[in-house]
Amino acid sequence: MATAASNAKIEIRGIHRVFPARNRGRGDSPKEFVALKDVSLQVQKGEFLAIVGPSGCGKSTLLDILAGLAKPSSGEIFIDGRKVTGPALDRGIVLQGYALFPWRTVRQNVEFGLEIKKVPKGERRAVSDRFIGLVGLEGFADHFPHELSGGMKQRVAIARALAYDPEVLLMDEPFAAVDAQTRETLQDELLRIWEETGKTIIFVTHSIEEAVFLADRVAVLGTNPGAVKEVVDIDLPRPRHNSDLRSSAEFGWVRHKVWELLQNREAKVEAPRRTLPSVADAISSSVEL
Ligand SMILES: Nc1ncnc2c1ncn2[C@@H]1O[C@H](COP(=O)(O)OP(=O)(O)OP(=O)(O)O)[C@@H](O)[C@H]1O
Repeated sequence: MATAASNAKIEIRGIHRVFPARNRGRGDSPKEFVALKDVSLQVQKGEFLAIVGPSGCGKSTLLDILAGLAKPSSGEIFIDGRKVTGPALDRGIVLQGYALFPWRTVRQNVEFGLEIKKVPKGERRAVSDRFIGLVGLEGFADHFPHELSGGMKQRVAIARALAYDPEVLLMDEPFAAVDAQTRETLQDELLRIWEETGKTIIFVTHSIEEAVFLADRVAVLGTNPGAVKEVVDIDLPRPRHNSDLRSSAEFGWVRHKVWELLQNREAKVEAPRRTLPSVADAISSSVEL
């Protein structure tokens, strides 16, 4: 039986994912489309890894495989040395578009995983109170999803994923559908929760700024086939939430470096800290992919 090669919390080893090509059999067109090619990454316990890359480079496919919702064509993933073979409660998943149960209240949504784990009712209530509070939704426990704003629904999804205490959180563009101000608030809250709970987080985003603000490391994926181009260490100070880090020159440089990698330019690893990027480049690097 395959075993993990490291003691990383998450070990992604040589993941390939191919899909049948749509135009299969016509002329010389290839029969297969390679969505992910030889993707290997290790994530340490308590680490925050962000994944960025152009549309179609396989970010969601990789997250689905990590979640156990899809299988790789080859390669393996280990969590705590155990091979991932399907979905499990050791991983909390926050996907795009909320995916709350519309017939359940906020509290019932948050308690869902606890019900599956057969946690007694009184205990469930205490846990849901804690996480509803943690995401700032006190007073909304008995509301249904249709009575909430997009940002509030997203907070419920985060509380639901956290409530059953998974050690790993997998988040796919969780803040994509909210306005810019709410997004910054949710980023701050996620960092606060992460520091409080010590989870290991893999976070997919189109926003370079979001990735740099949140993560310890940013994995930059290239496309066609989807593969890891480089993993960038984000050596910016913490705690970052409720700070003015986003407007610092240091932050601008790191963001610019990731942007250059995505533009297929060689990253300036030793960027001079006191010189700012050109206005055009700085604006480009803040744009979503
Ligand atoms: N079930 C499928 N069948 C065929 N092709 C698929 C399937 N799922 C994904 N793909 C293809 O695999 C590639 C990667 O898709 P994926 O959704 O993982 O990309 P992504 O990086 O998450 O994109 P985006 O940033 O736009 O969400 C795309 O070219 C997509 O068309």
